[in-house]
Amino acid sequence: MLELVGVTAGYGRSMVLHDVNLKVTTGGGTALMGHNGAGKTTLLRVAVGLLPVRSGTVLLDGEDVTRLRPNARVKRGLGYVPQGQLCFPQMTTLENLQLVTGSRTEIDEALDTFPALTGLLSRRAGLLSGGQRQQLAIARTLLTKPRMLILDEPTEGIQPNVVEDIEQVISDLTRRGDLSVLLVEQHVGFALRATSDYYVLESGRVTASGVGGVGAVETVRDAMAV
Ligand SMILES: Nc1ncnc2c1ncn2[C@@H]1O[C@H](COP(=O)(O)OP(=O)(O)OP(=O)(O)O)[C@@H](O)[C@H]1O
Repeated sequence: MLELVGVTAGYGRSMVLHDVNLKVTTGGGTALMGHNGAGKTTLLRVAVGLLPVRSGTVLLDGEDVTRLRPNARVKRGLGYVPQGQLCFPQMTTLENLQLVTGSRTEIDEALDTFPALTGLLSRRAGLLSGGQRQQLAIARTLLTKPRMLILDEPTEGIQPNVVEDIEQVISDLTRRGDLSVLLVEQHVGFALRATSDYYVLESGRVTASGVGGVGAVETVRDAMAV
């Protein structure tokens, strides 16, 4: 479980997040939505430990991790997939996965969730499509066995015809009982289908939150239109 309590944070003297409260529990997944520049990535950077808070607290499974570095948070079960389908382009798909574990059994287990990658293990990651690279980035993070997974706009820059593959992967992940998922996503319909509750962030403040599902699409769109 991840919890932000009264978090204010930003860059230099300019604060981007203002007194943000957010809770991500196991089961169902939580979507974080908001316009460009609302502060979503900044919030994730605070959660991961890449950006210090000005005030407030970050809790991971009830433990105060506010002052812990990112690697210490990873050791406590935090997994982060940043924007941009990051991987090592000169290395093969398999080599990218082997950066996390040498166990072929673990890699094969992880690939169960990503059938699109199984036939591409010897292909250089730089030659994969954006959608395949995104799946590789998620698979690699899952190999660290996180209990809390944070995904920053996983469908951004993905060709529309393969967005569905990514959506399927994420929907499967949010339905796993052993994983909490925080999903930052611009596609409101998909984000609400894939998760069970949501937050809307505007100008660094939570302006709406609640139980998600497709029934919440209009509420979220209204909240984002303000
Ligand atoms: N490294 C930085 N230094 C200074 N300001 C920054 C930095 N990164 C982001 N910002 C500013 O913080 C604000 C929030 O940016 P952030 O990237 O968190 O928003 P976002 O909701 O993730 O937007 P997007 O959907 O475009 O990724 C913006 O005004 C942005 O210009």
